[in-house]
Amino acid sequence: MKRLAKGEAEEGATKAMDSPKGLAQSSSESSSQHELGSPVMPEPSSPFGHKSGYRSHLYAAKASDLMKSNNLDSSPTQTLLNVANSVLNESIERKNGEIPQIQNIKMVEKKKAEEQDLVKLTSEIEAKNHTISVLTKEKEDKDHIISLLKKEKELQDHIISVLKKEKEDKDHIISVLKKEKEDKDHMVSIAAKDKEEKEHLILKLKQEFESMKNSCMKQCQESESDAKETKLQLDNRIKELEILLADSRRKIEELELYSKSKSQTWNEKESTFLNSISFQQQVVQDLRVASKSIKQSIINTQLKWSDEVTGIGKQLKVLVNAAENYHAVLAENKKLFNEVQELKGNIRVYCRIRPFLPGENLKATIVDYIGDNGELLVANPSKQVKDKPRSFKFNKIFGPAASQAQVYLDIQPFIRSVLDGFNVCIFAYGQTGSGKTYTMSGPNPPSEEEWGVNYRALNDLFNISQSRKGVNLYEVGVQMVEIYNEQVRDLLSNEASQKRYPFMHFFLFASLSNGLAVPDANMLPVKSTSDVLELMQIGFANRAVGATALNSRSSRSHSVVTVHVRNEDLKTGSASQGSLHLIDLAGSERADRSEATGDRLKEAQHINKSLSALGDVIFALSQKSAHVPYRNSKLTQLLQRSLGGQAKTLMFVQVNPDVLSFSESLSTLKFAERVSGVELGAAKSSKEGKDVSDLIEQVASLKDTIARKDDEIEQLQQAKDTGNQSPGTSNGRKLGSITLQHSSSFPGKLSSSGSQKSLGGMVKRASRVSLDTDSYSECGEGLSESSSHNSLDELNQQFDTDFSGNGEAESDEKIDTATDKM
Ligand SMILES: Nc1ncnc2c1ncn2[C@@H]1O[C@H](COP(=O)(O)OP(=O)(O)OP(=O)(O)O)[C@@H](O)[C@H]1O
Repeated sequence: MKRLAKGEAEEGATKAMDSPKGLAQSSSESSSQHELGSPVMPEPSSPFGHKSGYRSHLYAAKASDLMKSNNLDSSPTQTLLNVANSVLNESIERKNGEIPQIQNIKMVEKKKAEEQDLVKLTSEIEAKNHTISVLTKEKEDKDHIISLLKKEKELQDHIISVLKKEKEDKDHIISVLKKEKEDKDHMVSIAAKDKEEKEHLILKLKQEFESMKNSCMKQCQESESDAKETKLQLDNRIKELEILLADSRRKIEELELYSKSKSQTWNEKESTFLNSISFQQQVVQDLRVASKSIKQSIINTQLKWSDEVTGIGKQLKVLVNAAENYHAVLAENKKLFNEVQELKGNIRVYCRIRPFLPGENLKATIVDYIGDNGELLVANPSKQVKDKPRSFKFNKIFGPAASQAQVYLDIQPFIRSVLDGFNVCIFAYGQTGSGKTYTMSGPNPPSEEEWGVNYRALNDLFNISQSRKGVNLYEVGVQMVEIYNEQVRDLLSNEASQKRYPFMHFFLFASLSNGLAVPDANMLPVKSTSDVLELMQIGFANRAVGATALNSRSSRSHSVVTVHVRNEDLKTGSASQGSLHLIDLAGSERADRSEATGDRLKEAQHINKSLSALGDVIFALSQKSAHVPYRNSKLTQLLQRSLGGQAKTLMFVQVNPDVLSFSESLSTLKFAERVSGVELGAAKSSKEGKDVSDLIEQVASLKDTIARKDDEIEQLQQAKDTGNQSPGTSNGRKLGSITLQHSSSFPGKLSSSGSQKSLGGMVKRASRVSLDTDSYSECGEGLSESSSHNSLDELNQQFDTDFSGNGEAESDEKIDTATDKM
């Protein structure tokens, strides 16, 4: 072994010397030996370096040491290789330096021997390598076994943990079982206790049972004795009952006998009943026959009656036809009557009864009856002994329920005749608060539904003029004046109306201004209903209004809205002019009832005076007097054309139905009755041919000028008599007082050719209006206290002096008497 190791080392060293590959191999082996943990040896440097000699010596020494120690088997491969190398190097060095050329053959042989040693060494090394690889594999196997063991250990750990858990579960189950056992023990103890109690109870029950048994026995004995007693009693009772049974059997026999006799009687009665039923059936049959005959006779009678009814129906139809004819005839009569009136020129009187206002006594109405044909019955309901109702007849009566539209419908033809050149005058007359303003204008401000005659009339005129646009040319102008304290005032003279209607427009209507009743008042053109509404609002705002005890917003003046319509026929060139006066008179009132004092009293006196003058004129007209006193008041002067001319005049007589106003209402109605009798003569249209109207226009213009001159002279005369005129105001407003046109100068016809002349006249008039401004209060000064009481009553009294009385009572009735005699 020693030798083999020595030989191998030598062989290895030789091999390494022969082939560098062998060296490399041995170096790689040495590195692998490093890895196996062999002692690290200093790596030899190149065998040809300067240190190599020294190292060769070292290795040779080491190799000899190794060989000497005979420990080659246990030396590592690297060491062996190193040793071999060193030996080789040493031998080479030796050979290079010391051995001469001659000894080369020996050296080669030696070298061969060394190579063989090296081969041996190499095979040893391979064998060692093989051993190492086997060992490595073994080690891997061991590692694998170790890992398997580890796994097994883990498995065992897991099994141990599972077993531990199982053990815990078992412990838990054991504890639960223990608890259960405890519980059971407890239950057993309870059951034992219960058992004891029950045993005790059973004992007790047994005792009770014993006692019960004893008592039952006792009771049984008692019951037996009772039963015996009862049995005895029952036996006795049975005996008694048997006796009773025998008795009842006997009685049954008796009853049977009795019932037999009774049934015999019933049978007899039944036969009698059946007899009577058959008799009654007979009677019923007789009755049926009789009813049939009665029915027949009824049917006959019905037929007869229906024949009679149809006969009556026919007669009724005839009557209805007759009635219809009668109504037609009546309407025809009415129409004829109207025509006659138109021909005669009677003033039409329409009576309107105001509805009760809130706060008035609804039951105490003075109106007894309103007929279809204008009949009206009034009576005083407050009198103890009722008078015979006083009857009146007018052209038309509008009851309290009549609407504004219904009222207008009846006067529409009247108003439309203005477009054909007629002059129409509509005035409302009546006591304060009787509804004059409501009828003429409506409430303030009015809704379209409540429009009074003024608005509806103008609206209607516009509508018609629009519909006749291509055929006729219409110009419409409006004047609004009021007569306040006997002064005529222009209601459209203030700034607002002037601004809205500049003077230039006014010239277009110059042709209308001739022959005006109030030529000084502004006449403003209107082209639409909205113009009219605006103007009216201005006018009404300027009107004198004040509160009295009888009406919270009483008109203190007579208002006159005049609508002038000039119509030119576009085909023929003929022209006509119509005018419509819409007059809302101030309310007639008794000074005592209105409780007026101071200014109000003065206003009332003037109102009553002018109404009295109106009465005078009506009276004169009804009497067909030669002289009619138009000039007694501004009102009559203004109405002169309508009352005395060829105008169509209509008066609304307004009545307050309240019993408190009975006397005033009665005198109003009497006055209206008189008015309805006034004949004015047939109304005439102003329609004329063009030439004629031109001439008439010129004449009218001249007459107008003369009349104005007369007026001026008269005014100057008056001014001279009364001294300087003093300015006055009313309700804090300043309005122009203006003069009225004398009636004689009114021509009633105009033509456009006259416009140039009248233009100058108008400008003059306009300046005169400004001169006379604020002079309206003069009239009041001339009135004496006595003359200021010249109310409607006094007017009636005046009539009374001319006509004999009819025996009515004093005071209130005095008025009635006077009016009756008018
Ligand atoms: N037909 C009517 N329907 C409803 N209310 C009416 C009617 N007539 C009058 N009235 C109401 O009665 C009140 C008095 O009416 P209005 O002022 O018209 O009387 P008047 O006769 O003009 O009075 P005055 O002469 O004092 O001015 C008003 O409140 C008015 O609205």
